[in-house]
Order: sequence, then structure tokens, then C-alpha cells
Amino acid sequence: MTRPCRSVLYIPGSRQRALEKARELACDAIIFDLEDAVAPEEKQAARLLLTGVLAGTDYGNRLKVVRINGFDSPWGREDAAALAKAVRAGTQIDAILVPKVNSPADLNAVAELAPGVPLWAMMETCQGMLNAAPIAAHPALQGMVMGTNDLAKELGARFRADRLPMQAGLGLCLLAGRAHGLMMIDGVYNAFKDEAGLRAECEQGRDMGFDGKTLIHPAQLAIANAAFAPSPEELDLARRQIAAFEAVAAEGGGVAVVDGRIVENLHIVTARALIRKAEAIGALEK
Ligand SMILES: CC(C)(COP(=O)(O)OP(=O)(O)OC[C@H]1O[C@@H](n2cnc3c(N)ncnc32)[C@H](O)[C@@H]1OP(=O)(O)O)[C@@H](O)C(=O)NCCC(=O)NCCSC(=O)C[C@H](O)C(=O)O
Ligand SMILES: [Mg+2]
Repeated sequence: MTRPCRSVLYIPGSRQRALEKARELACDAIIFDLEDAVAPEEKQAARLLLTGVLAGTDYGNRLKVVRINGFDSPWGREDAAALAKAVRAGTQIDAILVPKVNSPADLNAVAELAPGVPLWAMMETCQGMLNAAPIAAHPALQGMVMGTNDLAKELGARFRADRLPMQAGLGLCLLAGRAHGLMMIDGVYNAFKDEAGLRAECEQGRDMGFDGKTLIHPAQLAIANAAFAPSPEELDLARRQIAAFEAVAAEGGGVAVVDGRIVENLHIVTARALIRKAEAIGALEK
């Protein structure tokens, strides 16, 4: 996945100040939230505010994703219809994020109301995790976002630093999402003032294979951006691997050795992807 999506910031659709502030924040993507971050009595006003803001605000090269309410709520269908209308009128968004997706039928329902708009799925129910493969195969789906708070609630799991209770669900989604080339975004870290805890969780998500992390506060952006970007040491290793492998290949060989480890063609594919990712981040940050 070349499009960097290291930091994905939730912004409550009801908070005008935060919606304005986001234009200057160093996030790769924004999730404009109409679901959990908005109180029931503010839902209608938030929808109106958000569609107005999206029509008139330049968020630069940040991906713009709108999380709607579920279709089992009084607001979900109207959210999807309002976004479809805005898109027809020229508002540009990158995806609608559908909460609590249990099966492909939940995506079909949104796709019917907003045809042609790419979808992302919140993966946060036990049913959804078990159906990760058919959900990932949905033709309109381009990304999955982990909802680790709702998953913990359904599982009856405790929050642990190592996220052991989450591993089965996250792993199922990663397998399914990667099999279908989706953008894969990890869940939020609730303690938004705990920098060390956030850093550790970002590094865990990165090592598992996620592209980035959902965030709830601007103070979390720099840590996620750093964790999900290739480090100078990784880039140096990648370049040395490519050089060593090319030298061996020129002699008709297929295996190089760098820092005591074998390097084969498959490692070169990874090394080149890492360099492309760093270049894409550089271009985005210009
Ligand atoms: C957590 C917060 C309620 C804290 O808000 P606040 O008290 O206003 O924080 P600060 O005073 O420290 O804010 C400093 C400035 O930053 C702006 N701000 C704060 N948060 C955001 C944000 N998310 N995006 C953009 N800007 C933000 C403030 O406006 C201040 O600006 P300024 O006026 O210039 O000083 C708050 O951060 C918040 O509401 N966060 C989002 C919560 C949210 O979106 N929750 C839902 C998503 S998580 C979820 O649903 C989980 C998932 O579904 C699951 O199941 O796991
Ligand atoms: Mg949730």
C-alpha cells in the first residue's frame, strides 16, 4: 500500500473548532465522526454541520473518511443519504466508514444508498471478525478500521498492554484485509496523555502489519507518524540489501548475505516497498 495512512484522526462531527483545527494538523487521514463521538441529541445538527464543512473546507491531501451511524439506529440511513447527496453535488470524500459491520449485507445496505462511494468497515464485533473474509471481499470495500473498544466490550475482555485478548480478531482481519489489498488501520489508544503506552501500541500494530493507527487527540499524531514510517536504520538496511542482492544476481546467484542474514528476491520486494513508502511519506509532507 503506497498511500501513507500512518495517523488517522477521529474528529467529532459536532465540534466546529476541532473541524477547523484539523486543516493544520499533521494527520494522513481524518475520520469525521457522526457515530460514537456525537451525542444523540446532536446527531441531526452534526450531520448538517459536517456536510457544510466538507463542502467548503480544503483539507489538503489528507484522506477524508466519514463514519456514519449504524442502520439499526435512527440516524444511519439519513447520514448515508446526506453524504450521497453531498457527493453528487460535488463534495469530495474518500470513503464512508460503516460501523459495526457484521456481514457483507451491512455494506450492501450502505452501497445501495451511496452508490459509487468507496466504503471502509469498522471491524469491532465478534460476528464481524468471524466474517472478516467475506467482508474484505466486498467490491466497494477499500479499508478496515479496528474498533478495539467495542470488541473488548463484546468479548468481555480486559484492556492489557499486550492486547492478548484482541490478537485473534485483529489477526483474522489482517489476513482477510491483506488478501484483498485493503488499507488496514489499528484501533485507538484511549489514554491520550500516555505517550509511552501509545508508542508501544503503535509499534505493536506496525509490527503486526497495520498501515497506521486511529487516534483521538492531536497530541497522538507525532508518535503514530514516527512509528509507522520507515526508520533511517530500516532504510539503510533496505538499500544495502538491494545493493548486495543486485551484486550477487549479476554473478548469477540468488542469495546474498547482509549483516549475517540471508537476502533473497522476496526480501528485495519488501525492501523496495519500504523505500517507496518513505518516498510517498516525503511527498505527502512537502
Ligand atoms: C478526548 C477529547 C474529548 C479531549 O478534548 P479536549 O478536552 O478539547 O482536549 P484539549 O483541550 O487537549 O484539546 C486541545 C486542542 O485540540 C483540539 N482537539 C481535541 N481533540 C481533537 C480532535 N480529535 N481532532 C481535532 N482537534 C482536536 C481542541 O479543539 C483544542 O484546540 P484549540 O481550541 O485550538 O486549543 C477530544 O480529543 C475528543 O473528543 N476526541 C475524539 C473522541 C472521539 O472521536 N471518539 C470516537 C472515536 S473512538 C471510537 O469510537 C472507538 C471505536 O469505535 C472502538 O470501538 O474502539
Ligand atoms: Mg466502536
